[in-house]
Amino acid sequence: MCGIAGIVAKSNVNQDLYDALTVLQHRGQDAAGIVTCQDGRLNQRKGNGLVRDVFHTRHMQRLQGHMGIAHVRYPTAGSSSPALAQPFYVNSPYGISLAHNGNLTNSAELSQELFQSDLRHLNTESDSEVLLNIFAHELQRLGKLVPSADDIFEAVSGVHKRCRGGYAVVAMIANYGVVGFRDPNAIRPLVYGKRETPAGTEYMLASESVALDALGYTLVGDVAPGEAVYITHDGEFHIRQCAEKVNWAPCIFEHVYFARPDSIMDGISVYKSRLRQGERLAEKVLRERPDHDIDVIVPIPDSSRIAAQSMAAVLGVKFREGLVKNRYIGRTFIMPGQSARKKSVKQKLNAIGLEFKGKNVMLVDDSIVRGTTCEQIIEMARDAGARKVYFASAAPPVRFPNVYGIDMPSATELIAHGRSVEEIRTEIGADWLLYQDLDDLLDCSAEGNPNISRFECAVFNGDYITGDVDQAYLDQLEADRNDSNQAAKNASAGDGALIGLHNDVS
Ligand SMILES: O=P(O)(O)OC[C@H]1O[C@H](OP(=O)(O)OP(=O)(O)O)[C@H](O)[C@@H]1O
Ligand SMILES: NC(=O)CC[C@H](N)C(=O)O
Ligand SMILES: [Mg+2]
Repeated sequence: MCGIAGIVAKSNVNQDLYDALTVLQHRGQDAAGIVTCQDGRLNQRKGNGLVRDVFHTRHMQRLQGHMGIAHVRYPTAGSSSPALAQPFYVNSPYGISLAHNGNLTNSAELSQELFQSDLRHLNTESDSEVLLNIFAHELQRLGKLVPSADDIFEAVSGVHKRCRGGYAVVAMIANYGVVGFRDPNAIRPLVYGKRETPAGTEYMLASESVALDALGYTLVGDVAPGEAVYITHDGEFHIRQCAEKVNWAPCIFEHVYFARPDSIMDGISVYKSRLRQGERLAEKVLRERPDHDIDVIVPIPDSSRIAAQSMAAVLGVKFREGLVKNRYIGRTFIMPGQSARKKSVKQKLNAIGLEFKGKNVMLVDDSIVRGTTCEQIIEMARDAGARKVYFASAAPPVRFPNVYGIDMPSATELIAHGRSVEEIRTEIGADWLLYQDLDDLLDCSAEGNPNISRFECAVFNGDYITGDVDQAYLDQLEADRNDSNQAAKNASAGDGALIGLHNDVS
């Protein structure tokens, strides 16, 4: 998952974009980038690392301009090389930079088309660079010296006709404005808001509403599936539906893990979804073991805290923060490579012995994906003297790869793939393993917005909503992006010496 933001304001946007990225940091820890536009010139800074490490004062001072876009990256295509950090830039037509959250499922075919028919050069293996070039080509085809809002929307329609997969995008057209759009299934999130100033109205697009809140923007709404928003550099606001067929089916995993709980996505409060997830888990406990002997419920920080609290409240069982999180360690799941993920669980979490000693402990996590976290935490709970260690997951078993922007490319790396719940329980060493049912999970989110009746949930049921994902695609994805392959790619990507074009590395 990546985080994106775009602002058209009445004064410099550098600090606001930086602040937006820090609020979206949980969506990507690998690389960060900002591009601003000042008098037709684009200023850019991007590189590997956390937001606070990529941008120093000297970079911020150079990022002048009243409009700009920004990105934090969690790779799902190519390597972690700084050359794949976003935003990407292409000079023709007009000078366009683009930041993308999601993953294209037809990126290989599009790369061929771009080379053979559109006569465009791709410099990396990034699907986002493909997306940028498709958008640029569709805009160039119109042959306008000065693009109108109609032209920009027509180019977005062209993108929808050619691209498949998940994409939430912000793009900036030098001199003209910022455009934001979402794929026809609205798999990846994108909201927009505004802020009134004495100089006029300012607009902002972001992956999550929490970024708008932090900057004092008022949430206006979600960009609808297939819809595009275009804000000209002088603050004219345009919005239009650009896809022929749409279906509002956002990714359910945002509500389970990715999004911050204080975000409202597609009209649904992530916080309330997680509260409901905990309630449903409690109901399942009561159905499966009405005479359960749980002494204490302990969340695995951070993402499971809310569900664990409501679960404990419904069960009338003590809720205790028995695991303390090191606040300086980021998210484990989105780290590249299994050895880094494994190491970070122990650096990140430590048990408070007295909450475990002699007790039957129910550990709660939002999800179990590779099993990295739960295996180590169960062991930690036993070492701390727990009598019995039970485990509940607020999401159902993750059995299928994700192809829309979450880096779960390899079925065989998923602990639940091809295993029954009982086999998983044995594998992770729990005395009892409880998974949320998929219908319950979906209800927890649907309750927040009755207009959304479908969610993208292929990781749980293998039903890929774009209809173009077959076994051959999944086999290729697994071959390209399994952990050992990625490690090799990242090793050969270099430490920053191999840098993309247009990158200010000083
Ligand atoms: O089964 P796994 O492969 O370990 O993946 C699942 C775990 O990873 C995530 O935590 P993470 O540390 O990334 O983030 P968090 O602090 O937001 O919980 C998630 O919340 C689970 O704890
Ligand atoms: N997680 C994402 O949204 C990734 C965006 C893009 N596919 C990349 O790898 O950079
Ligand atoms: Mg976690």
